[in-house]
Amino acid sequence: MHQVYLSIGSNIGDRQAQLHQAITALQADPAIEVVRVSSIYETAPVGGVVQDDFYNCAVYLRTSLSAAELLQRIQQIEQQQKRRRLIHWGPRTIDLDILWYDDATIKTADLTIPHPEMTQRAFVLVPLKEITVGLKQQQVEKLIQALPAAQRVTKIRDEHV
Ligand SMILES: Nc1ncnc2c1ncn2[C@@H]1O[C@H](COP(=O)(O)OP(=O)(O)OP(=O)(O)O)[C@@H](O)[C@H]1O
Ligand SMILES: Nc1nc2c(c(=O)[nH]1)N=C(CO)CN2
Repeated sequence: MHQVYLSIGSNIGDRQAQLHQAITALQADPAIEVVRVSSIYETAPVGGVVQDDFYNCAVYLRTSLSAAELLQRIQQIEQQQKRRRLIHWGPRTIDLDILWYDDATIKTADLTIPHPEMTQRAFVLVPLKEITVGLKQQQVEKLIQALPAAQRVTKIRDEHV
């Protein structure tokens, strides 16, 4: 079994329902065991596109899927939730990003792991800190302390599997 951390975000429609629907879809997959879900945070959009605030959370799961198979699965979930890619880093009903897959470093045309933007994103790191322990949590804490500027991240709801 592989140990995987995901970041999930939504800023279109009922954002909490969108996050919940994506997590439910992960739990429904027999090859995926969702072990821990962070609280939900309301977060200011990062990346320069003027858009509504996001809801973000982080998920720790175990899976027998390969990284490429997991990517396919999360893209199916995004399609089921009618994600439309119109503007890069623009609004989306749902977005699932693979942050870590075991301690692997992966670089293919479709997949880069660890996620290349995660170290710059409080909306990723703050939820991730909640669901990591030990050395991983210390690593995340250091990344949070090193973030360049204050990014608004406000806990709105505890969420635990
Ligand atoms: N670690 C990863 N997790 C998810 N998708 C990835 C990853 N690495 C590369 N990709 C690729 O990124 C492509 C674009 O993904 P997407 O449109 O969701 O980007 P984004 O979420 O808007 O931006 P960002 O990836 O910076 O958060 C996907 O089709 C996928 O092939
Ligand atoms: N607050 C916030 N900002 C973002 C997000 C996100 O999930 N939350 N996702 C992006 C592209 O993946 C770009 N900017």
